[in-house]
Amino acid sequence: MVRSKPLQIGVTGGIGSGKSMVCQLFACLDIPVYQADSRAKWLSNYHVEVRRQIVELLGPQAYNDQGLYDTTYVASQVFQNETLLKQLNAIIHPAVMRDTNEWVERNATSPYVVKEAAIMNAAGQGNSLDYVVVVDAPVELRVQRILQRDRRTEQEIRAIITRQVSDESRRGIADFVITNDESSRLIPQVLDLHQIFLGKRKVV
Ligand SMILES: CC(C)(COP(=O)(O)OP(=O)(O)OC[C@H]1O[C@@H](n2cnc3c(N)ncnc32)[C@H](O)[C@@H]1O)[C@@H](O)C(=O)NCCC(=O)NCCS
Ligand SMILES: Nc1ncnc2c1ncn2[C@@H]1O[C@H](COP(=O)(O)OP(=O)(O)OP(=O)(O)O)[C@@H](O)[C@H]1O
Repeated sequence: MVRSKPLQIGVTGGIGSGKSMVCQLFACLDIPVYQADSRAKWLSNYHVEVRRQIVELLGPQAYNDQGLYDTTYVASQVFQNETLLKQLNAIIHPAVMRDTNEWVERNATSPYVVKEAAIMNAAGQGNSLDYVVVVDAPVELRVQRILQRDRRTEQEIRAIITRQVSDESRRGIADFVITNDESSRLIPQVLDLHQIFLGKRKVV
């Protein structure tokens, strides 16, 4: 049976690069967007096995008095410690991958779907992505954006940047790059990619 499947596009970028903003633009074009960061938090709260393993790794303090995932506490632990972050990733990522696959199935009629995530491999390398879009912005601008958006100190922001892959390696996995430096216009770049992805709809 010939069945159409949506093309799967990954959108990634460093902290403050603007990947959520880019994804909001795709969403405005009626494209379903999977936000891995927020789904990962949902799974940390409600996926029993994920939750059990997080408590085993980080202790009961990983959940607050209301029983909810304490992101401030967990961030204070893992963004200072490469090993702990890798162990947390190893717990959460397989669950996110399964959740992503189910979500793609539920959106099978869309011409393409977008997955936004902080961590990503090149398309087809351990994932079912067809293309990867990297959102790029100068690091100092990203720090300023996050200082304005979040209640994080500059030191905390730089610790996160240190834990993330370098901008150079991230560009190395890009099939397309969006420059979000506030000099290059953002919307036309997204509209161009939208046309490209509509033209690449796949049949499997
Ligand atoms: C560590 C946690 C609790 C911090 O939550 P908090 O709300 O304070 O920060 P937020 O999620 O906005 O992350 C801050 C920045 O770090 C990035 N980030 C999040 N997780 C990771 C990670 N594992 N590796 C590198 N960068 C990450 C985010 O994209 C963002 O740029 C949370 O990010 C988490 O549980 N991360 C592990 C899950 C994960 O890997 N998510 C990424 C995609 S699956
Ligand atoms: N082109 C832009 N012009 C003005 N503000 C921008 C632009 N792009 C992003 N921002 C702002 O910068 C901040 C970071 O953007 P956004 O949340 O999209 O980044 P992100 O890559 O998803 O960050 P994180 O990895 O932390 O989730 C937000 O407050 C957003 O409104």
